[in-house]
Amino acid sequence: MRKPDVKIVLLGDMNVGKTSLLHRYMERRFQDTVSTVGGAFYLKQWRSYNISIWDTAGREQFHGLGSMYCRGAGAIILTYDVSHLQSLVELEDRFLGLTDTANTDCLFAIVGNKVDLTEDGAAEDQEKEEGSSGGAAGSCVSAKVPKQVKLEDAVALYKKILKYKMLDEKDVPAAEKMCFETSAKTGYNVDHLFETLFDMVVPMILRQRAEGPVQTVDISSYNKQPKPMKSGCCA
Ligand SMILES: Nc1nc2c(ncn2[C@@H]2O[C@H](COP(=O)(O)OP(=O)(O)OP(=O)(O)O)[C@@H](O)[C@H]2O)c(=O)[nH]1
Ligand SMILES: [Mg+2]
Repeated sequence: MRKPDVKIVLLGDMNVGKTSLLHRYMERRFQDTVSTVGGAFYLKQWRSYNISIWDTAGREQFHGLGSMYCRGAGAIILTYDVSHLQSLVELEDRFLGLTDTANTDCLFAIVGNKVDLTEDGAAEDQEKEEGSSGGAAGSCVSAKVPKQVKLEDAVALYKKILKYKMLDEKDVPAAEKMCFETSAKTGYNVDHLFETLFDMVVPMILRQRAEGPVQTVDISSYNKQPKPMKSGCCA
């Protein structure tokens, strides 16, 4: 298996559409999903780099696994559902703490999915181009609901994350650049989300390569045997 150069992790409450976003991006379609158990990952080749993208389970019972999945992550996609305010609240209350195991220079993106459900209508146009595969995606026209989370709320959360991580706004990408609204159903903004992040992690990969591999002791190259002591006494 190819060795990943960097790891990106999707986090967020159950049902917000993490698995659907990954399917949409990797398989170019929207299909029925089952609630994720544990986690799963995809390997994406981006230019000459290998990027692993980890999908995690949002269900409470798998919460303990979250920090393990975040270990060494170069970017984390915190996902909520724009039609469900509590899913944004959960990001701060339940998921942010899991990111402590990520790299110190880890990037954070905040993604409001399911914009196609809201009265906003921004996600309509791409549906026909990208196509849906039936099932839950179906061709039926669903009733629109008011948007419960505005982009400004996501921007405010991004700023809270910077505070939590003790990062200075001028040292990290601007909030407006890191908050996205998407629809896994229509494909709206999905490529833009992933490819923006891929472009941003490339310099990280290059930096890691320049710094070289982590220093470890190679015991196989240490072939000089200690001389046996002549006498049995200790100094
Ligand atoms: N309308 C609409 N429905 C979506 C969208 N994304 C996902 N869904 C639906 O939302 C439900 C949950 O999607 P999943 O992708 O399984 O959600 P998840 O975040 O992976 O959930 P867990 O694996 O339980 O953490 C499914 O019924 C999807 O069909 C979207 O962009 N628009
Ligand atoms: Mg899932």
